Amino acid sequence: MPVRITPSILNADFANLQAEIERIPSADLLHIDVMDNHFVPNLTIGLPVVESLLKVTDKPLDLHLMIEDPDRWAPAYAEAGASSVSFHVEAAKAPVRLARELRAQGARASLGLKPATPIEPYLDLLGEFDMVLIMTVEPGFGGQKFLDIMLPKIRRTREAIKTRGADLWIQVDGGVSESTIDQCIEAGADTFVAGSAVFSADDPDAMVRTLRDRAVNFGRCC
Ligand SMILES: O=C(CO)[C@H](O)[C@H](O)COP(=O)(O)O
Repeated sequence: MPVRITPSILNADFANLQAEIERIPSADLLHIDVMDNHFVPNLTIGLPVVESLLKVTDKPLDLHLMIEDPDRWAPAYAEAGASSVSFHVEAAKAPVRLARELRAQGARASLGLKPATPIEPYLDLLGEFDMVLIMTVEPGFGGQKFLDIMLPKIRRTREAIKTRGADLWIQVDGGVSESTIDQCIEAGADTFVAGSAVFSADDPDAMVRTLRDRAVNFGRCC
């Protein structure tokens, strides 16, 4: 199973984002956390910064919208050139319509779930999406402890994808590090967001490679 490491810039130096991104050439995608201080109790960046980032990197941008009213705002990120757009099912009014709109714009559509939100009500909608983002911390802040009680949800999502013969990535977001990535891949995740683990490392790019090697090797052996 191919694995992808998507460093979150939430823990990067926001005054020097271009330089921060250039420190992680091994990243598969760049994970951009958009927070509106309504859906989550934190405020980060929005469309103008994303548009600026798109001008200074060739890496695919993996947008994670932790905002109210994604039905209104998500298409603007796809239009700007985001490679994937995750929106939260807890906030979307018409998730299927929005996923179709994002796909029609050429972006991968991704369904985000907070820790307390079960996957079961959405299993029949999986064909409308390219990725499921399973939060393994309460959304809002980097540097939190990985919630291992989310592992069964990852497992059930992988089983449902297999049963349906669907082709979706499963992204885990929150507390992913050298000590938690094995559990995530064992449960069936293939796409890993890592913020503080990468940006607090002395060598962020080496950490990206370490995380990928761990995931690849664990996937091979176990
Ligand atoms: O979505 C997020 C928080 O809401 C972040 O992407 C996530 O927490 C990454 O940071 P860390 O790896 O430090 O947990």
